[in-house]
Amino acid sequence: MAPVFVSPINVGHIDDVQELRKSKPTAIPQRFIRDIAEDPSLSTLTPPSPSSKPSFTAIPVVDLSKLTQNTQLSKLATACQDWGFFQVINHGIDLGLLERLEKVSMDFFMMPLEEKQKYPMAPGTIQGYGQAFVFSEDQKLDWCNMFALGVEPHAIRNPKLWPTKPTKFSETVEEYSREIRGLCQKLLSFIATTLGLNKDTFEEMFGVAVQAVRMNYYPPCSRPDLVMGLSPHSDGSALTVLQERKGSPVGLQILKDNKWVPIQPIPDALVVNIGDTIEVLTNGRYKSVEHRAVTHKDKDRLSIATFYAPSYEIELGPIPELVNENSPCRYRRYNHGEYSKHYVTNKLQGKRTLDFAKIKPTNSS
Ligand SMILES: COC(=O)C(/C=C/C1=C(C)CCCC1(C)C)=C/O[C@H]1C=C(C)C(=O)O1
Ligand SMILES: O=C(O)CCC(=O)C(=O)O
Ligand SMILES: [Fe+2]
Repeated sequence: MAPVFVSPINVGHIDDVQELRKSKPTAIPQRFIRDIAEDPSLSTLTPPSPSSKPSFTAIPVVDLSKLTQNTQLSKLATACQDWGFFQVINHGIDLGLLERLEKVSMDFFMMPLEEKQKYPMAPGTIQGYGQAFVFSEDQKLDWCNMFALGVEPHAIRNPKLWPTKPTKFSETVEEYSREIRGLCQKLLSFIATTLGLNKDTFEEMFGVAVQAVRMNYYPPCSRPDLVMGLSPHSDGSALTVLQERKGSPVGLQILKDNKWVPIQPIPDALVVNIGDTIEVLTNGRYKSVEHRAVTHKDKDRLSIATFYAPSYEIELGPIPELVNENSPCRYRRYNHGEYSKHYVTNKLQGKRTLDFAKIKPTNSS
């Protein structure tokens, strides 16, 4: 008899949100409905403006073409220290390529379900098409379809998950990933400079960096106030680069001063955020910031996240130059492969995943 694959975990039935929307349900299924305390509509830092148009907070904008100038470098330092998020303009990546990636991604999500299910995300894994970070039957679901691929090094790829349709999908992802890798390397060298470190510090430490891409497709939802597009989390990466499809509604929110703040993307810019790995390496000077995505009543939204992280082989902890009397060591040393395993085997839960590395303060300190 052919072996039957039995998943070790039971995640229950996961509705595909695009199909759910097509079936025009009279009510949102319970598994998507969040606690009142998590109400996605409770979000703005600033009170609604008199015109009742939503007001957006502008995260810092960094001009990559001017990052050799001190004023831009100090802007980058402030962005990393006070926000954990910034938008990069003049990033040097061909806008035609960004547009082509948006097109193949949308074409992918618009294919019939049977075609997308040729690349399934197995329960408890995070590559392929489906919902990542679901580990139990009673876990709430996000109003999002995802397609994720490990890109570099090739050892993390699952070739069976690289789609043959839409044509050009895989080659466009390859071309895009090469460009984004270069951008991450440049940004990390400037970030090292803002910390008074040698510009090659991160590059030399990371070995062959791990890189993954995830496309997040959020269909419209008749009750955006009840559901979550993507649960609150910080990224486990060193840096994440987020591309938002042109014309998409605002969906990304970051937790700033304990309030959810919506982020308005600048056309053609890329949103960059500090991941848990940089938080640890900088001993908490540059922190990963909790963020989430909300949905829109009438409009769909596509975002494409690239996660850039050290090799699974490396051991890491706070960089000695960033530990001193005023900034005592806050994180232990660990192997990044172990952190990755911990990250991908736990549900998204704000910044809780980073407890893995935190040194608990003792009563006397
Ligand atoms: C919300 O964050 C993520 O989904 C995520 C996942 C990345 C990955 C894949 C989609 C495919 C396989 C590799 C990898 C785990 C990188 C974030 O990436 C971070 C999390 C860790 C840990 C990391 O190294 O990058
Ligand atoms: O869709 C978004 O804006 C957020 C995506 C994100 O945070 C992620 O993929 O990790
Ligand atoms: Fe994220």
